[in-house]
Amino acid sequence: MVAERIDGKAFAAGLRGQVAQEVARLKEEHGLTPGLAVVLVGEDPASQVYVRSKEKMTVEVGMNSYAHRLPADVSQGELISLVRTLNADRAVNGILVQFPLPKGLDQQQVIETISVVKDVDGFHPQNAGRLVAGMPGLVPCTPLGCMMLLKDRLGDLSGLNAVVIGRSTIVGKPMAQLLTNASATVTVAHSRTKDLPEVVRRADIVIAAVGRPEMVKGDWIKPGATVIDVGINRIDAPEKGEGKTRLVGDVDFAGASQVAGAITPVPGGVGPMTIACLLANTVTATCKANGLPVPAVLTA
Ligand SMILES: Nc1nc(=O)c2c([nH]1)NC[C@@H]1CN(c3ccc(C(=O)N[C@@H](CCC(=O)O)C(=O)O)cc3)C=[N+]21
Repeated sequence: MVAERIDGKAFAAGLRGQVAQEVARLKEEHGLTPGLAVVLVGEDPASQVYVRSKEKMTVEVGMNSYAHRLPADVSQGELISLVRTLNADRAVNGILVQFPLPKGLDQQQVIETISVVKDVDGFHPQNAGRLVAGMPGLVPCTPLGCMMLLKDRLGDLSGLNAVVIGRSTIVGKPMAQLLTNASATVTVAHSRTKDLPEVVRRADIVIAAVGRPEMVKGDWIKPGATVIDVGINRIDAPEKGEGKTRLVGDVDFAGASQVAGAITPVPGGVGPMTIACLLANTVTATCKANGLPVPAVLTA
């Protein structure tokens, strides 16, 4: 059996199209233009690429993009003060501070300073708590994107066995929560899990979010399972020439493709969904801020 390749890039393009429609409708019917502020501290080259891509897509769907660049040696106080200014700015509906922050800056304090209703990353503890409590809130972009791909392929997830490998606050934990809320039977595995291959073999749904290149092997996968690879790891690729690199996920794609029913590639899988969901969350935040219903296509 050769797995179906889940085209996250195409799905994300479709979602951005729906976001663009909602943005146009907000403009026409309510005179609102959603605004997303993106804050980049320092000059990490990978972060610069991601942030530019976010800003470009923000404008493409018809929203306002507010770019803020701060030097790596900015003080915690200045960064917090920028976040407070954005919290108070009525044109700004969503705030994203790109992580990781340069050494010496306190990421957690930044997260807690962002207004809960503008927290389009869904990282604020109050949004995390809302997800657990089953209350409406902003859901972290990567798990939201994974959920959309799963529901598109599988429909109802109730009763399915899901394994989430990784327990981070930005992916693993919210992912497990979303799956639980969708009535899947969820196991959260991590670096201390005993006999991980056996645990993964029971899963109809595998979410790999550990950050270890190609760690999940083909013979761990239950035949026909749906595999969502969240990992984005840059590894050396001497076969492409000296000093060249390539992106791989946390799953051995070639091996898993022989067994799984469907699998997301890296690149072109979850990554593009993360950015599309950031835009979707910005529309969600705009609707909520104005007492308007949140369009169902933007949620999971
Ligand atoms: N506050 C904050 N929010 C984030 O959501 C956030 C962040 N900080 N810091 C960094 C990570 C990483 N991240 C990615 C988004 C899209 C791709 C993506 O589109 N990747 C492409 C390939 C990109 C390439 O070729 O390098 C793909 O997988 O197809 C990757 C990574 C968001 N992050």
